[in-house]
Amino acid sequence: MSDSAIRVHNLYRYFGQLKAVNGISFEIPHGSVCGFVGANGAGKTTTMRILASLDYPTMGLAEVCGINVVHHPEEVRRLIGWMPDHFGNYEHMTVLEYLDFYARAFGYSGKERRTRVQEVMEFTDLIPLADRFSNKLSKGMTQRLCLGRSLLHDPQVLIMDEPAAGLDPKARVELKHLIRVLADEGKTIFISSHILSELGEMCDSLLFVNEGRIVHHGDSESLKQGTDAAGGMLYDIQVCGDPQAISDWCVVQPHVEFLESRKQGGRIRIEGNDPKRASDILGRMIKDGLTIHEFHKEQRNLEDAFIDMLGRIDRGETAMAETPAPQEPSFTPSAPTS
Ligand SMILES: Nc1ncnc2c1ncn2[C@@H]1O[C@H](COP(=O)(O)OP(=O)(O)OP(=O)(O)O)[C@@H](O)[C@H]1O
Repeated sequence: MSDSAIRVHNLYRYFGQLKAVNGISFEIPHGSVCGFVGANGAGKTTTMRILASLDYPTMGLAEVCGINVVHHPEEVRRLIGWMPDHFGNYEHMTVLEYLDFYARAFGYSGKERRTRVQEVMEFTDLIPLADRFSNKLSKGMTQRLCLGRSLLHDPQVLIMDEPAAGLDPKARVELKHLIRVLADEGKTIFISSHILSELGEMCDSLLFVNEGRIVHHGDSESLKQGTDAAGGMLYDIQVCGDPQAISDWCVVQPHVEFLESRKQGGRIRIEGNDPKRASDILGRMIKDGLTIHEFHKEQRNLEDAFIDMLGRIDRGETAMAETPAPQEPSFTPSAPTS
């Protein structure tokens, strides 16, 4: 078995002059959940469609479980479950008939087919909806049906494009739970979303893409712990007595800046990412007579981390991963339809 469930190397997809995917490389290990994050038009759907063998790259390599998606699309389709952001449906077909239809298309027959459809309906909680018309479901129910369809052939890898879009908070929690259960069963899940806080909770790693390039691949904790756009760490401080004392103290100190007053104290930025410096500053505050009863580092939320990262790229402080531009398209990019 290949080391990675998904491997993309120097992948490009141009639409005329538009560089929708502009030389990206990443790998996702088996059994992990990877969130794909980026602004509208960043190239997420295009990348996912290539991995789902629904589009051709202009150049570069895309593999699922070591199998090249361009050379062996049928094999890849057996391995992946694809959940697109827009989901076609049929009139006058119930939920049960819909899943049964797709189970037939996946090659199941007889008792095995009925069992498989039943298992998927149980997992996605669709049994109470078995006789409802599939085009008359709520958004949350529709997403569960789409997930059910993509699970029928028990794929190793799930590629989900914005599955949480338009869902209410309860439906999002349910979807998150289902994704976690699938990950615990050992499936690899590649999921795009605009709701970063939710991705952070359910993903083992996050892949940030901007203008067709990867700008970050790491776990959400390291992003939350990282420095802010000004290159500092934020601390919340609370004192006994007059909170003004903190801002007065900060004004005359190096490496520390008072940011805002809070009820019992304030928020400060300490330059750099050095815990020793923070403990020195705390020590000096106490020595100078401030009665601190709370001093803790604030985690950034993922939205802030992402915006900071884009700001750094705009200012040229962080380079996007550079890869050589393609000389010749290796495939004629005439996309098959999904
Ligand atoms: N078939 C196509 N023909 C021409 N341009 C396309 C085509 N598909 C996508 N694009 C363009 O490629 C760029 C990347 O689109 P893509 O759908 O991959 O972005 P995305 O990150 O998924 O965005 P969103 O979050 O809005 O879904 C966009 O500028 C889009 O307009």
